[in-house]
Amino acid sequence: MEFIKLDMSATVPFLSAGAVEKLEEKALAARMALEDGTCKGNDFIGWLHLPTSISAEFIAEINETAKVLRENCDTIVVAGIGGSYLGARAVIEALGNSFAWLANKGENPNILFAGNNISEDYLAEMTTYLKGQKFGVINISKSGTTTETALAFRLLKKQCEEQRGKDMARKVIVAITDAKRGAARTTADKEGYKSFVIPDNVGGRFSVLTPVGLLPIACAGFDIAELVRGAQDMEKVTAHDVPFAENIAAQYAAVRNALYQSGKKIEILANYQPKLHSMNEWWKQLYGESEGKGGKGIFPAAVDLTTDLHSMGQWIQDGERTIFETVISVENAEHELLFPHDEENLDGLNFLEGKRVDEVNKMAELGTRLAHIDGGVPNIRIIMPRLNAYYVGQLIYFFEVGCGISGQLIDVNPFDQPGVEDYKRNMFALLEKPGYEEETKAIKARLNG
Ligand SMILES: O=P(O)(O)OC[C@H]1O[C@H](O)[C@H](O)[C@@H](O)[C@@H]1O
Repeated sequence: MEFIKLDMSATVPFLSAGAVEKLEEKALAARMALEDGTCKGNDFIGWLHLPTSISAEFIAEINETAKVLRENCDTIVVAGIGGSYLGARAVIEALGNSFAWLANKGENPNILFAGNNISEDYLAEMTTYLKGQKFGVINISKSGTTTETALAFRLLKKQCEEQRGKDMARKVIVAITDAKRGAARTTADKEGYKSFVIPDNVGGRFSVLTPVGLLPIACAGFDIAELVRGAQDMEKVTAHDVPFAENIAAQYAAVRNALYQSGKKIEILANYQPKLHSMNEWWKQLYGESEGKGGKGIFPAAVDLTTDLHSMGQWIQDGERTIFETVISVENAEHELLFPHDEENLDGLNFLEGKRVDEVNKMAELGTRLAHIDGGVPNIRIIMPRLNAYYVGQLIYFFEVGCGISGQLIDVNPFDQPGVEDYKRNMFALLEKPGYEEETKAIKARLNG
């Protein structure tokens, strides 16, 4: 069994002696507080033992539902936002062929995402596209009341029923929501949709290994059992009784906090595989919503490399020295492509002849790492043997438990997100939502000076 590895050696020159060691005990105590449920936000730590609690029967049930959708749909729209969206997208893109949506030979349905914005153009273009499609919908919302998702679902439900008939719509619409509360639950029960429950004690951003992520991923044709197996194995090697020297989640939490305390306020997650772009986005929510509160928190930023070396590279190399970089480094490519010989050598690239493209990518990665270190950017490496379901499962759980520990080191409740309500309150007041009369009056007075 191989595991993803953590290399923190390139943070050492930037930290005072013993800075990480000083946090070692605290990180292990934080890991223990997750285990015994004494941490802040302890009503939301259901994700901690989630991987090992997933049974083969449960995976079979999800695969069975995915089969119904796959057999009856050429397109599946996943409606959701934040934690009800980012994980599924991250995994589907990480494991998929970059051009599957263009070259689709009908083996797998196309997966589209909606309910993650309120753009009229986006929704209009999507509903127009769907007119020619045999589509189904997975409606995902923990609260069941999120405006962006509810708005998209209302449109999609109506279109699906009109296009495919009520009976078929009932077959190809699935809800993933709270067991009892929220409009998504009420609709699912009334219409008789197949539904899955998001456990109460699992917050949205920690929910990718529940049906929230697993069903869309299975619909896309990927092996969720392997994904879960990876997470299960990572659960074991980041457990509360694994010593610091072997516990990469505790190490990651400790080193990023040591860097934060030394003035590095921004963590840039970097990848050298465009397929990991949405994994960056998932990670940003996980760490941003967990840690950014009470005037504190490492700002999670992300880049795709080498792409962004040609846009953000200058800043990273030479801008304000308040950043550190965490690189997801994939050791082995899934394909083999060699540089061909060119008789004329007009581009001067014959010196690369016969080399794998991945070898050039690796040299770009190493060269960048050294340049950034020289430029004053501490570097953490997360090394993945390859980009497959098993290691993606490991990566997800590693980041989750790292986050649960790290938020405690920053001394916040990592499992709430009170700040997210403020924009919603203003939006509802501006839209004159019933029940918001006082807020509407106040916001209008404010805008009218
Ligand atoms: O799943 P839902 O209840 O629809 O929530 C979707 C998302 O929106 C909220 O505003 C929260 O900030 C997120 O943590 C959550 O993942």
